[in-house]
Amino acid sequence: MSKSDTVSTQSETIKDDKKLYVIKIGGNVIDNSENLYKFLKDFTALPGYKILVHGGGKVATQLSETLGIEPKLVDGRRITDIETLRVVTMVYGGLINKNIVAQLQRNGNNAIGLTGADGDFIRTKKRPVKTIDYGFVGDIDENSINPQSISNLMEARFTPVFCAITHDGDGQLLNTNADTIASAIAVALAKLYETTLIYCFEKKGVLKDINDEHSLIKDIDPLKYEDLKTQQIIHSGMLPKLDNAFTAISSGVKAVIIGHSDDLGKLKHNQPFGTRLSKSL
Ligand SMILES: Nc1ncnc2c1ncn2[C@@H]1O[C@H](COP(=O)(O)OP(=O)(O)O)[C@@H](O)[C@H]1O
Ligand SMILES: CC(=O)N[C@@H](CCC(=O)OP(=O)(O)O)C(=O)O
Repeated sequence: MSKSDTVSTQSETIKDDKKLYVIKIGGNVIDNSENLYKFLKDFTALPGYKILVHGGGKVATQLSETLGIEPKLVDGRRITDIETLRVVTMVYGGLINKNIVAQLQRNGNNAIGLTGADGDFIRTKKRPVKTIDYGFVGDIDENSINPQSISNLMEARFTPVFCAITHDGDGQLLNTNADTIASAIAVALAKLYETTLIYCFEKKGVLKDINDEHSLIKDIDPLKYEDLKTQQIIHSGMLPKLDNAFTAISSGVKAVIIGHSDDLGKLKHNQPFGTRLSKSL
């Protein structure tokens, strides 16, 4: 396709030179400074528009324990009482976000660190209490993200770095899973950019045997996903990650990859890595 060609999705028209990478970095990479700095260098070297999303669940759990606040997680989601909300705001919005931004600035990448409250970029709704009260946890819906405002920031040559803190528009900060934020940002921005979503973590991708890095599953479609779940090859944190990934691929995002943070550099050289999702094989 030539530079002037366009592809149409939904009601918008996307120029093919508007490629965007939305990249989420996992908690175990954030916790390892060597891996994190390598990843941030490779992230800086990637051409095109980029958005980085991070959580830092592992660091939040460690700090909670140090402060004598018992961490509670249900199906990978943190029960966020008022004390825990203070911890995650400090850890995600402060310590981790500002450290990542400073490293990116050192690399020559003009990063700007954000919670969802900054610029009203991500507005969520406090999760209703059903069988479990998750506390100050915010759920994203189809109106949570305004793609144009995030686009304006990128067109001004800033690289947005979002942490896992959002707000309800009524003065309340909320804790939102970072995998879900990455997927929702990718879906919203797919209206304006040809968008690829990449989940980087500490393994080669989705593995047949979690202890064998050579057992990479290169492609997964919804049918194979069901099969892998039944066989319990996929479990714990990988389940919500894949659910978010499939939501993205079926909502206008061009490609979704789940892979090792050390392999991000391969993207620049068009070398395949990790597990690639498809709507159907
Ligand atoms: N089949 C699988 N392949 C790879 N990882 C898996 C698999 N099944 C479960 N996992 C687990 O999922 C985890 C990734 O999910 P999570 O911890 O939520 O990611 P992140 O670090 O990005 O926040 C891995 O560390 C691994 O323990
Ligand atoms: C509501 C909820 O569970 N929020 C997550 C946000 C951080 C996150 O997603 O961090 P990782 O990417 O490191 O897992 C939490 O506090 O653990």
